[in-house]
Amino acid sequence: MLPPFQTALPIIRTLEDAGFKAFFVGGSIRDSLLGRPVHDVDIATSAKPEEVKALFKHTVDIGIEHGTVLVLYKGNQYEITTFRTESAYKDYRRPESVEYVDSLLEDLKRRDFTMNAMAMDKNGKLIDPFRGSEAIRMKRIETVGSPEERFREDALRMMRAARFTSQLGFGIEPGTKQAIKRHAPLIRHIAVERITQEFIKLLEGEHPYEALQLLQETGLLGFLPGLCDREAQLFSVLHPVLNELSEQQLWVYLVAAANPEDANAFLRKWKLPNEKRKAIVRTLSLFRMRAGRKWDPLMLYDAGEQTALDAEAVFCAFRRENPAPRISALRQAFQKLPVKNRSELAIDGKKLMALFSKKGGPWLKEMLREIEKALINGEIENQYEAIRRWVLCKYPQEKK
Ligand SMILES: Nc1ccn([C@@H]2O[C@H](COP(=O)(O)OP(=O)(O)OP(=O)(O)O)[C@@H](O)[C@H]2O)c(=O)n1
Ligand SMILES: [Mg+2]
Repeated sequence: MLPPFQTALPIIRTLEDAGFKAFFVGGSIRDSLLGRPVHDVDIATSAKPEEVKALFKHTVDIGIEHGTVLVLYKGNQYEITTFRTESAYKDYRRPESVEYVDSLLEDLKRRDFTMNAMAMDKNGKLIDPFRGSEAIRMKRIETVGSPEERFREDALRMMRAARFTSQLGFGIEPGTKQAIKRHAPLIRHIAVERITQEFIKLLEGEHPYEALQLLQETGLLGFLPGLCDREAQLFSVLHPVLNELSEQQLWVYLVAAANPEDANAFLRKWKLPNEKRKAIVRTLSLFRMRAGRKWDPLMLYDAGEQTALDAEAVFCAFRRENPAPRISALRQAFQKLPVKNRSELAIDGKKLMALFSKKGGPWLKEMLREIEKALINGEIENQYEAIRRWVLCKYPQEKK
C-alpha cells in the first residue's frame, strides 16, 4: 500500500471500530494503479455525515448535502463521503440532496468511469466489480453501466471523459463516445466554472490534441462557452503539434482559431480570472502581429521573452510545425538584445529630469522610448555617458 494510503489508515480503522464500513475510493486508486502521483485520498463509508463528524476532532462541512465531510488528520485532508446513489439526480447535474445506501457496491455503481469505480480496503485489497483495472490496462475510458444514465446523472462527466483522455492518453470506448455525441447538448445545464475547471485540466494534460479532437468529433466542443457557432472553423486547424503547447498557449491558439469578434468577451464567457484573460489577450495580439511579419529586435523587446515565446509557439502550431527550432532561435535572438527591459536602461526618468532640469510629462515618456529604440537598434551603447551625449544632441531644444 502506498504511503498516502498508509497515512490515512487510522481513519478507516476509526470508522470500522465504530461499526461502519470504510474504503479508499476514487481517483487515488486509479492513479496508484497507473503509477501516477496520488493526491487526494478519498474515503467512502457507511457512516452518515453526522456520525463521521462525531468520530473525528477536526472536520469541515464541505459538502454535507452530498454526504461529504472533510476530515483534517495529521496535516492532511480527507474527503469522507457516505455511500450514496445518484437516483435523485435531476437537471443533469449533481443533486441538492442525495440518497444514502448501505453498500459499497451501490456506491461504486453510480460513479462515472470504471477506472474511477474501484475501492481498496484496509488490507490493500482491490475491490473492482466493474473491471476498472482491466480498463486501465487497455487504456480505455468507459462508463460504469449505461453511458446514457451516467451522463444524464451528471453531464459534466462528458467533459471529464475528455479531460482524462488528455491527462492519461486513454482512448474512449465506442459506446461511451456515442453517448457523448447524443448527450452533448446537456452540458448547457452545467455551471461554466465547472466546465472551465475540467477544460483547464484538459489543456494542461499531455494529450490535449486527442482530447480536443474528441470534443470536436462528439460535438461537445460546439456547446462550450463562446464556441457555439465556431466549431467548424476549429476543426480544420486541430493538429498533433498542439500536444507541444502549454495551457496558456493553447488558450491563445483556441481564441485565434475561434476568431471571435471580441477576444475579451469570448474569454469572459469562460469566467477565467482577469489576470489570465489579460495575459492570453496580450499574447494573442503578439501572435497576430507575428503572423503578419517576422520578429524584429524592437518587437521582441516590447513583447518580453515569455510572451514572445508563447506567441511563437502558437504561430508554429498554426503552421503545423514542430515549435522547437523556432523557439530556440527566438530565445537566442532575445539573449542578443542589448537590453531586455526598461529597468536595464543606464538612464531613467529621474536622471533625465535632472539632466534637462524639467518636471516629468509626456516629453519624458517619449524620450525614454526614443532611447530604448536607439539602444535596441544599436545606435548607442547602454552607458550613462553615451546616452547623455546622445539625448543632449538629439533634444537640444529641451534643455533650458
Ligand atoms: N462527475 C463526477 C465526479 C466524480 N465522480 C466520482 O468521484 C470520484 C472523485 O471525484 P474527483 O476527485 O472529482 O475526480 P477524480 O476521479 O478523483 O480525479 P482527480 O484526480 O482529478 O481528482 C471519481 O473518481 C468518481 O468515482 C463521479 O462519479 N462523477
Ligand atoms: Mg480526486
